[in-house]
Amino acid sequence: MGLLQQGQWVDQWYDTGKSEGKFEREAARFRHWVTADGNAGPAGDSGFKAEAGRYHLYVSLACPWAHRTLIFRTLKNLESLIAVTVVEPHMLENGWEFAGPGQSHNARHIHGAEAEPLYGKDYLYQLYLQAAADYSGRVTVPVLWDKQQNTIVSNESADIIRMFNSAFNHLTGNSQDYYPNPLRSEIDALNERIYHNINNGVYRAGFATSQQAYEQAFDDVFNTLDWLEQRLCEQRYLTGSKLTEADWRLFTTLIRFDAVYHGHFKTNRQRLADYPQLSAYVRDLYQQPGVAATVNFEHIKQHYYYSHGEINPTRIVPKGPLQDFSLSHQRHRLDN
Ligand SMILES: N[C@@H](CCC(=O)N[C@@H](CS)C(=O)NCC(=O)O)C(=O)O
Repeated sequence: MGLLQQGQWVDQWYDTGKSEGKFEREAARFRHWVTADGNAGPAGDSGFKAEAGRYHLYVSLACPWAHRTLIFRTLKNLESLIAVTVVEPHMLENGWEFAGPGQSHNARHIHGAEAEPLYGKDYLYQLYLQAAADYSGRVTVPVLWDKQQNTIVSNESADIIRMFNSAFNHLTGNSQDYYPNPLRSEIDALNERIYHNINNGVYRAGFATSQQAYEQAFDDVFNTLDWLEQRLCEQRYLTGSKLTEADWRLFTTLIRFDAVYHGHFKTNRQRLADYPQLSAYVRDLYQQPGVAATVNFEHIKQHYYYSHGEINPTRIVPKGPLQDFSLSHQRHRLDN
């Protein structure tokens, strides 16, 4: 694992020394927006018009942030408009790698990972350098790439799912809206709380290097799961009867919870399976059309347990847990 410093790749684990053992996630740097007409979006430059075949999405099937973008690509019928490439799950001294001859000797090819189709790159950081030769910062998935300008449109999943939600509607005819105007302030408030305490909360627990930072994150995770469990007793989804962006952002962390975060990141007060509402809710989302195909536990487990040598030096990947997200969820009873 590493990062780019003024265009040079440096193999380096997260530095928590300056923050009392707390893991602090770096903000994404590429923040342009694809819009229907190519005018500038909420951030970045203009010139990124929604067009079939123009953009390419790079993801890891392991990564909860990249997973959001894959789900939106499916929900919004963008598969034929935006092609996708899946990186290898093992993220080692060269960071994210593509399948193929350049793979580092430590990495093992896992079924489903692909070669880089546009330029034949070996590593994701090489694409970052193609976009910005002097780039400094972490090299993360997802990446939305523009084949016309040969650059990164965005490496922020929260922005990419908003683009997918609306920018291509005129091309797909799919106007399903996961961020509808009347619910925006409620969705924003949910996202804020869930990002800090759940999505990034599990990472704050797992990557903490002080007992205090770990315990704070642990409490944030479980206090928030308790609150969500309560909320989901009365209503099918987070804002009520409509599935929104807030649900999908929560889903990608919850689906990984028992397989990875509970053990590897030590968020082990309870399993997700011990929360009746939350576990049925996750099954409900998993069973929405097209979503199950975006979930790959081989990539998820291989990534976390194998890549984080600081946390799991033996790199043994656990065989369990046994779980079946296709079981009945009974949450239709909450529809009104
Ligand atoms: N803010 C980014 C975060 C993405 C992110 O942190 N992805 C992780 C994988 S789960 C990554 O690529 N990490 C590599 C690193 O930190 O070096 C987003 O939501 O798109």
